[in-house]
Amino acid sequence: MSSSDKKLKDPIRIVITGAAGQIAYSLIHQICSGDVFGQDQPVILHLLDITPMMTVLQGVVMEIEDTSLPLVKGAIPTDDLETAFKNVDVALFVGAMPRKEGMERKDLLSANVKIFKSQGTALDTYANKNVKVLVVGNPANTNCYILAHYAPSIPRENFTCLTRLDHNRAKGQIASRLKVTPDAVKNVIIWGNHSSTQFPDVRSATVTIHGKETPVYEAVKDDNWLKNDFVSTVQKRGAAVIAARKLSSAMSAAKAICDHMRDWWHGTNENEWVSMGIISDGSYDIEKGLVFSYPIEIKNGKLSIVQDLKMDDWSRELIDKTQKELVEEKNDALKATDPE
Ligand SMILES: NC(=O)C1=CN([C@@H]2O[C@H](COP(=O)(O)OP(=O)(O)OC[C@H]3O[C@@H](n4cnc5c(N)ncnc54)[C@H](O)[C@@H]3O)[C@@H](O)[C@H]2O)C=CC1
Ligand SMILES: O=C(O)CCC(=O)C(=O)O
Repeated sequence: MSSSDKKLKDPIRIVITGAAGQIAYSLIHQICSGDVFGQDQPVILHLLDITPMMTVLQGVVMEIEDTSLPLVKGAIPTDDLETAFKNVDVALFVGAMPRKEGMERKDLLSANVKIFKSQGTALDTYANKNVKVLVVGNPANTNCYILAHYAPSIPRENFTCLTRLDHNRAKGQIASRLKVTPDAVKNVIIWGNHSSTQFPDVRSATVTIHGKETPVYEAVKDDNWLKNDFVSTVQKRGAAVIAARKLSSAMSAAKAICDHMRDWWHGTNENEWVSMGIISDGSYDIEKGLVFSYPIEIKNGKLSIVQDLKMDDWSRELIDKTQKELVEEKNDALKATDPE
């Protein structure tokens, strides 16, 4: 035991599925460095992948050891669901088949929802009941729906899916248009599905230029760009990365996972919100139970949907479109996991 251990909290157990994949390779170091859960928070990693990837995973574990990071109190590579989910406090569901060029994310549905059915059952059986869950593997919202469906003993508010990458992309596009850094832009919203029907909304967003906070619409002064090119660029950014890299986003996805979990763990800034897919409580006339991305504020680990934001006909239409896609995906996924 090193002398600095005295100041540390008890370790938390974090499962990362798809741990031999490309997102995990960018993610693991950020988690181990204390950048997400805090410099006083040791971690024990449960690293799950499929049996043919066990040799690769052994290599990842060697590298974790070689980073020599003091917060790492263990790294357990496994292809066994009980070992993976036993007593975990945080579950990052990254493992799934990624799409190739020309596919939509929902084309992955039948292959990937089966994974989430069996992992949901294992989460329900073995994880801590207060486990914080983030689903990344695509189609992320619907995989999260299936996971929650098969893990009924875990509170509904503990299930989330990743739309923070889209949120960060929206900030990045506005920042680059206004020649500021992305941290100057706040309160963008991603509504709905992590798919090309998502609605990146900057009607309530602001930008700080030379110390003055201004609504994004006033600063950009180009409603046509904000309602058209900006929206479609963010909606299609994942596909653009695949077309260029021949692989899907990984570095930016890992960063977004860290942002999502850091904010959940430590809270959001006053008067600031982030985008997260959560199980809908019916807010903004979204079907209750659907995993839908909303503007979220976080205090003491509790997620709350930002209420009473104005809707106009244009935004309502986009929100209804992404909701419709999610209802269809949910119905297809339920059929694929339980054909009876
Ligand atoms: N929500 C989001 O914003 C984003 C989601 N993604 C999605 O994340 C997922 C992972 O992406 P990458 O790491 O790039 O893919 P990858 O193919 O590099 O890694 C996926 C890993 O998951 C493993 N895996 C497959 N089935 C598994 C199972 N049943 N149990 C455990 N592990 C399993 C694979 O063996 C592989 O090691 C993909 O579905 C991708 O589409 C990617 C970027 C952003
Ligand atoms: O687009 C994909 O299917 C994989 C990566 C992803 O979800 C994204 O980059 O947003």
